[in-house]
Amino acid sequence: MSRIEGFAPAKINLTLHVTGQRADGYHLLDSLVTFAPVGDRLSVAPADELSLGVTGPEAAGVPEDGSNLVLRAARLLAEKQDIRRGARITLEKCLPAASGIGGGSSDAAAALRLLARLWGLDPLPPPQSFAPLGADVPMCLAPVPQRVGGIGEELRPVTLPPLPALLVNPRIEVATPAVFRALASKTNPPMPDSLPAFAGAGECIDWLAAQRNDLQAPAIALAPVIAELLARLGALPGCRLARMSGSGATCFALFETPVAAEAAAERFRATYPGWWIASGTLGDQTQKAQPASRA
Ligand SMILES: C[C@@](CO)(OP(=O)(O)O)[C@H](O)COP(=O)(O)OP(=O)(O)OC[C@H]1O[C@@H](n2ccc(N)nc2=O)[C@H](O)[C@@H]1O
Ligand SMILES: Nc1ncnc2c1ncn2[C@@H]1O[C@H](COP(=O)(O)OP(=O)(O)O)[C@@H](O)[C@H]1O
Repeated sequence: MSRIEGFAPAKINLTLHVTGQRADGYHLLDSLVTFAPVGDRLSVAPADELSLGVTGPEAAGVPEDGSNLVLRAARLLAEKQDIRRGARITLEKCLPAASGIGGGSSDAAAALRLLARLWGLDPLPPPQSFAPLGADVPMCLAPVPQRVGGIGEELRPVTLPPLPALLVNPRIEVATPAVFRALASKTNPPMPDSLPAFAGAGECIDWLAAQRNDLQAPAIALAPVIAELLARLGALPGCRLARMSGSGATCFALFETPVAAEAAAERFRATYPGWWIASGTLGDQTQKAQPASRA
């Protein structure tokens, strides 16, 4: 086997209810998560040692050493499965780092899918066993719409209609621990027990609009530009909901059609050339994330 390529889609928290806090400080979440068709690209090739090279338009500032989540994931997998081989890993960063769309966690998950193929490990250990890499890693292992509980380890797949979206990062970094610390109430209501069966994007967006991202207000307190961005997204023609993902600062706008989402992206690109802007339909990215062998 020469080289295997894979894709690490952006994770989007459509909702993020913070429902409590554990004794160790971690927060309990009730979050509806989905994935975007935009993301990072990885490849793995056989080698005696583990190594990582980082390239791509968003590579600046992303660690290339052992602190990169890709290498941490590879080491943890090798240790768990008693693997004595290495891998030459490349990571092409297209997602902005530290921006609430789980780039590092999705990279780690993609590396695990690729290394499982390279090292002949099928199946992978359960998602929860990769929680030591970060609360977001288990939910990224299968890039499907899911309702996430606990601190990120309770995963329940859900059915959502495809959701056309615009994603925008205004090029400011907000640190996840600081946002959680700035959250005034740690005990907030969860989402309703069960999700309705949505007839289409419009119905789903109406329901989402009645839910929350509890980290949005504390993130805005730390970085007021997020409120401005949300107001501008909300004013776009056809925008049905504008909300922040994760601990920010990336925000998403939802539309009923891909044409409306793409038109909004073009308008934003012309107005904010320095910002990170992407559009696409949110949903199951399993097929796109499937590892593929290359000669
Ligand atoms: C907020 C979320 C929502 O999906 O996404 P991002 O904004 O990172 O994308 C995640 O819970 C982030 O997951 P991740 O970034 O992997 O978190 P970790 O590395 O485990 O933790 C970083 C820090 O966030 C806080 N943290 C994280 C998760 C959680 N359930 N409670 C917390 O309090 C803790 O302060 C922790 O020290
Ligand atoms: N593969 C990676 N890609 C991006 N950041 C990484 C990676 N590995 C480690 N990091 C570190 O993890 C931090 C969080 O990055 P990321 O997962 O993109 O953010 P978020 O948790 O907000 O979605 C960054 O500040 C970066 O230093």
